[in-house]
This record gives sequence, C-alpha cells and structure tokens, in this order.
Amino acid sequence: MKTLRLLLPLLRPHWRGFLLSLALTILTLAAGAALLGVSGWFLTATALTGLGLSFNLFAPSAAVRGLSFTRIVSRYFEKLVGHNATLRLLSDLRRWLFSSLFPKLPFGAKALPSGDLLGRLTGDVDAVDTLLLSAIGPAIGAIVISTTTTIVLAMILPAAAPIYAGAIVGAIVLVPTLLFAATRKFGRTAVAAASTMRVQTLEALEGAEDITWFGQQGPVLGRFIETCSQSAAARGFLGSHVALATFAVHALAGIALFATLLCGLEALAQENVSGPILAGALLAILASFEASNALVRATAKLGTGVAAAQRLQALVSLAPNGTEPRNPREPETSPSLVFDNVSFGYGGNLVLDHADLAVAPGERVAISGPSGCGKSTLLSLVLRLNDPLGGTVSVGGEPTTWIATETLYKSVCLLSQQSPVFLDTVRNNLRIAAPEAGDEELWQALDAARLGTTIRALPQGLDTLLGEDATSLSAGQARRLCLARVLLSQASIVLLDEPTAGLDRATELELFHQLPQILEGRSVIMVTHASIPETAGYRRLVLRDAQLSEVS
Ligand SMILES: Nc1ncnc2c1ncn2[C@@H]1O[C@H](COP(=O)(O)OP(=O)(O)OP(=O)(O)O)[C@@H](O)[C@H]1O
Repeated sequence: MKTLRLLLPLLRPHWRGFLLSLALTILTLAAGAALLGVSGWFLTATALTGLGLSFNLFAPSAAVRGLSFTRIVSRYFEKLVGHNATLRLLSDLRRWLFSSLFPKLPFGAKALPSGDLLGRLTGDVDAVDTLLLSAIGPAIGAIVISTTTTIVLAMILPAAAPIYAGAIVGAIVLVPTLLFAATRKFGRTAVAAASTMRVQTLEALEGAEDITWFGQQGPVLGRFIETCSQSAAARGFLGSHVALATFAVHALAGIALFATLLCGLEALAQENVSGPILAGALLAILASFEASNALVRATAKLGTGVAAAQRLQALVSLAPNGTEPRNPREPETSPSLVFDNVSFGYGGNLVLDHADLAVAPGERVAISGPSGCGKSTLLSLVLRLNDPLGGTVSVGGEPTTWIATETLYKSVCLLSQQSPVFLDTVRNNLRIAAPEAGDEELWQALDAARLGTTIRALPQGLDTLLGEDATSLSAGQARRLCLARVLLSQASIVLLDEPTAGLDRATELELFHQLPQILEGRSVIMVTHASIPETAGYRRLVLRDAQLSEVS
C-alpha cells in the first residue's frame, strides 16, 4: 500500500494512458472470449445443419472476422498505449528519484554502495513497471471477463455457473494470492542478489589491479559466484512455483470445462440448450481462463516489483542533509568568513574545540596541520556538509544555518580532495562552474591552473573527451583541471583542499605565488601540507589538538 502511495502522485499525469490501456486489455480479452464462443457455436451449427445448406453463414462468419480483427487491433494498441504510458511513468520516476537525491547529499553515515544506488535507479525502477502494467491491467481485465462469463453462463446453463465461478475465482484470486505469498520472499532475495552482483562487479572493476597484485581473484570470484547461486536459487524457486501455479490454473479450467460439459449435456438432452450454444459456451470458458494465465505470470514478478519499489521508497525516505531556513537571510556581497567558538567531531572525538577564525573579504589564509587533524572537516563546515556541534559559522555576517543552500553555494566554492573529472569534454568539465563562460575564459582558467599548455597540445583541445575518472589525464593534471573549474566560479570565498597535490615543488611554489593574483579580491582558505613561503602573502595558521593558532 505504501508502495502504491509512493507511485500515485507520479501516476496522476498518465491516468488517461493507463485507463485507455486497461480498456483495451478488457476489449482484447472480451474479443478473444467472444471469438472462441462464436466460432464454436458457428462450427457446431454448420455441422449440425448439414454443411450449412440451410444455415445463414453470412452473419456468424462476419462476426468471427470482426472479432478476430478487433482482437488483433486492440492487442496492438493495448501494447502501444500501455508501454507508452509505462515508459513515460518510468522516466518521470527516474527523474524524480534522481532529483530527490540531491538534497540528501552527501550521504555520509547513510552511505549506500554506489553499485546499489545505481541498481536502484535502473533495475529497481524497471522492476516497478510489473506492478503497474503487467499486474493491475490483467487483474482488472480478468475480473471483468470472468464476471461477464458467469452472468452469461447463469442465463444459458444455470447449473454450471456456480462451478465456473468457483473455478475462475480460484484461478484469478486464490492461485495468484498463494503464489505471491509463497514467492514474495524469493522476489526480495532475487532483487537483493541482483544489487549485490552490481556492487561486486563495480568493486571488482575499480579494484581489479589491487585484487590481481594481491592474488585475490579466487576469493573475489568465489563471492561473486555465491551471489549468482543465491540469485539462481531464488529465480529457480520462482520459476518452479509459476509452473505449479500455471498447472493449477489449467486444472481449474479443466474442472470448469468438464462440469459445464456435464451440465450442458444434461441440458441438451432436456432441450434446454442447443448444441451450438453449448459448444460456444465451452470455448468461451476456455478463453476466459487466458486472462488468469497472464495474471499468474505477472504475480510471479510481483514479489520482485514490490521489493524493488520498497528499495526505491527507502531511498527517497532518507532524511535530507541539513535543513533549509524558513526565512533565509542574504549574506553581504563581499563576504567575510567567521568561525565563532566552533566545536565539531565525529563520534565524540573533537577535531575542532571552541575554535575561532575570522577571514576578512579578500584575505588569504593557509591552514596546515598533521594528517587527520581535521583540516578538510573545517572546510566542510563552511558549506554545511557538516553542521557544528557548538558555536556558529557565519558567511557575510549571517550564520550559515540562516542562508539558503543555493545562496551559500553561490558565495562559497570548494576544491575538495575528491573533486571529480566527469566523463565529458574538457570544456563541459570546466563549464560546470560557469555555464556561460567563453573559450577565452576557459583558457585563462586552464593557464592559471598550469594546465593550458597540456590541453593546447591535445589535437582536439577543449573538445577532448576525458575518460572515466580522467584516465586520460595524470592525477596531477586531473587535479589542476578541477582547480581551473574552481577558478572559473564567481564565488567570493574559495576553499582549496590540497590544491597542489600531484604537482612538483617548483610548479607548486609558482602556483602559491600566483594564486593571490589569480583570485584577486576573493577570500581564499587553503588547506595544505606543503610549506608556504612567507613571501606568498598568506596568513598562516596551524590546526593542532583541535585548536587553530597563528604561525609566527
Ligand atoms: N565522515 C566521517 N566519519 C567519521 N570520522 C571521520 C569522517 N571524516 C573524517 N573523519 C575523521 O576525522 C578526522 C579528521 O579528518 P579530516 O579529513 O578532516 O583530516 P585532515 O586534516 O583533512 O586529513 P588529511 O590531511 O590527511 O587530509 C580523521 O581522524 C578522520 O578519520
């Protein structure tokens, strides 16, 4: 139910498509049942009247042709309309999921393995379509067709109607319910195993070199095979239960047919029903069970569909990171940055203990300190990637908790240690920070980041496609590309976390001396392990034992 509630708002814009698809499903099933019924009646009547000599052939043969044509056309449009509506819904669902992830980033402690996240956005979304198109449509269709058949049967063969009703209720209610109850757990296992397989594949690809160097291919392969076996066992169980359920439906159809035949022969002997009508009724009963077969197939996928929808629901239910202020305030345009009595730590270990820091607009500050002392964490507090346990971080005179996230991100820009290079051209990688920037500005930023010469030497220059994880660049070049991106941003406070990682000392010193000029007028807070010459013009601070102090 919860799952349906999740999907309902997304279903609303497509209700016409789904309704039309449902109507076409019912029309297809009805045409199929009527076709068999009329054909049976027609053939029997023709045979009984001596090769049709005294029988009007025109009307029934036109009905047979009309019904078979209706069935073909309605089935075609049912697929067309149904799939169109479902694919649009799935595309809306993906867009909605993807956009709902941004307010929850970074995931931090709630982190999901990236393969799992990817699986939720792809495989799980696809599995959800079973819930809508393949289950709900056939279920309603089956109810309508079986009800109609029962009413017709009650009129022509009253004794057979309750037996048929019992059999068809068994086929469209009891069998699918039992099948769902028996296979639900295995649907969950299949979805979980598919997700684990994605995670294991991604991990193996990313860590292939280390896995090979340390000779761990065997255990890694073993774990993967174990997951495959779990998936195969779950799917095998699902398959065998579907076969059993299909057998049950056929057995119920047989019972209904046999009982109708017995009642029909008795009624025939008493001349309460004609032979052609009886033959038509038998074939129509057979056709009405077609819908329950589709329902069994859909029910088999229902377990995986529900499990997938629950995983999607868990994803959108993750609490957003930080809260947006109700009445946001605007920071000053040329903002200062102030840490007032700020404390922060992870799990009781303070990395900042009542720390104070004031950076005036346009000032440049370099913070050093031992590895793991909390320098990156200090930068994360400015962008509210973490919120202080005590004290206040203010930008432009306003506490960051009072500033709308979008405004804060326009004022403050961060080059983190994990800044990514996207699978795209150099130009598009840079334009993330400044979508309107022209080539001249891009070259200026690349030159400032000491990467211009390298990119100019590439045959396609700014149009060069960079590989996944910037495999076509060295680690130092990838870092400089990210630095160029930050330089392009218009933020007036620039946070740089180890901006010279991967550079040789000479280039590093050159960059330290030139950054003040490149970032003229902007405040810079740089975290670095490298020693900064006094002449570079930075106020130097050290973070040690959770305290910030000036380097004399
Ligand atoms: N998300 C987290 N959860 C728990 N502990 C964390 C988390 N992030 C960092 N830490 C811990 O907080 C401490 C400070 O980490 P931080 O990355 O800020 O240090 P750093 O000074 O930037 O280190 P380095 O110079 O090596 O980059 C470390 O002990 C680290 O293990």
